[in-house]
Amino acid sequence: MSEPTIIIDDTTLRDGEQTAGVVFSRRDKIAIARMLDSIGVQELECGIPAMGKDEQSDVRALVDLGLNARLITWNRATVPDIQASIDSGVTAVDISLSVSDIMIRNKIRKTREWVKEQLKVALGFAKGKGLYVSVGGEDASRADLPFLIELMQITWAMGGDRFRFCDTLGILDPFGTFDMVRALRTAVPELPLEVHTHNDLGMATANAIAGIRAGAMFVNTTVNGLGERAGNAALEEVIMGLKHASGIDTGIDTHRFRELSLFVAKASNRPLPAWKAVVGERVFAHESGLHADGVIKDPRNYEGFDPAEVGLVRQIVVGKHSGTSGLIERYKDMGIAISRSEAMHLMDKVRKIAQQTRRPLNNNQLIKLYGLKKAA
Ligand SMILES: CC(=O)SCCNC(=O)CCNC(=O)[C@H](O)C(C)(C)COP(=O)(O)OP(=O)(O)OC[C@H]1O[C@@H](n2cnc3c(N)ncnc32)[C@H](O)[C@@H]1OP(=O)(O)O
Ligand SMILES: O=C(O)CCC(=O)C(=O)O
Repeated sequence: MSEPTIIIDDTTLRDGEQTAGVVFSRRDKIAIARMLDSIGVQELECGIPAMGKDEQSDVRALVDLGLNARLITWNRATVPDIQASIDSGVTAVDISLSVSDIMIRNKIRKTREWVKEQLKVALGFAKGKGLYVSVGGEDASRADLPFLIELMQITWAMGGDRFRFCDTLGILDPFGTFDMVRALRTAVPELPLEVHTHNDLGMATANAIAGIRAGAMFVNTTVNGLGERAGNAALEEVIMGLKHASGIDTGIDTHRFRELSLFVAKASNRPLPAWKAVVGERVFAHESGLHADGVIKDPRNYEGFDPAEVGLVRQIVVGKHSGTSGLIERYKDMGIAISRSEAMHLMDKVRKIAQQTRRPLNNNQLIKLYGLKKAA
């Protein structure tokens, strides 16, 4: 496992709150920020002071917590936006510019020249105020590569601290992400890169990891993958993916992931699907006979990592697809010892009940079944 070299910039409180309809209370923002800080997330993108006084007070309240994590805010490339961030007490800002021709033409209705000049104005102002600056390339994944390189060179020359490569619409795959990030990294190796990915095609986590493998040092995440439209790369997936698929240890304490996910699910009013990767209630539930048998013999047969690593517990579910090993184990958990032949006799009834109810069997049903069997 490698030394931690990756910085997690979690944007639950910015892009996460941009999920249509989601609003965090100040109390929830504080609790989320504290939890993220306590598990070792190094940076929190925590709001947009340009939105007005309430947002500024929220950001100020987060600053006043004195967390270890660096707090950074999102800003358009304008002096008033950056001034609002300064007034909120942060010392780090993301300065965002639309960088694809489609957005330059059709959204901000300007030109590439304007983008370069506005970058200089905003970055010059921010650096003059002593701020740490990430320059955000909105829609970078659809932008012209030489133009992105030019923007990165300006950023570096003017003392910008990093460049954020955004797959704003989530249109890349991991191979495309790797190629673009690698090309930027090679062209301007002195300027650290940040990757910001979206999940429109279900590839946000994979793309975030691809960006890191290509040389990005910073990665954006949100708890539960909240965020615009289909969301962002999920914190818990990126961390566990890096650890178990890529052999990269971020140093984040993962044991509170389930607790954190449940908290954010409640605060955002976006319930967590039972099958949600890494933190869903049922992602360590085993029903199928051969799987239950395998996992009882050695959990490593059917679990890529220990559920305790993310604050979950293994469950043996008895249902339509069960076999005798799983059934025996469930009874054992309830303090009832049954033999293999007893289990075989019960299996037919188990399948019938599961088929009729279209659900797994609960403890009461299993106890009743056992009682009937004893009485027979
Ligand atoms: C990809 C992302 O997620 S970027 C983050 C986006 N987040 C948000 O929009 C959430 C918070 N936003 C807000 O509260 C508001 O939109 C504000 C305060 C930022 C701006 O509000 P308003 O002034 O009312 O403008 P509105 O919301 O209509 O935004 C459009 C304006 O922003 C401009 N704009 C958009 N992006 C940028 C940018 N990166 N730099 C400078 N100007 C920009 C547009 O060109 C447009 O200006 P125009 O009216 O002169 O054409
Ligand atoms: O920082 C930026 O430029 C925009 C970040 C963002 O939320 C996005 O592009 O999806």
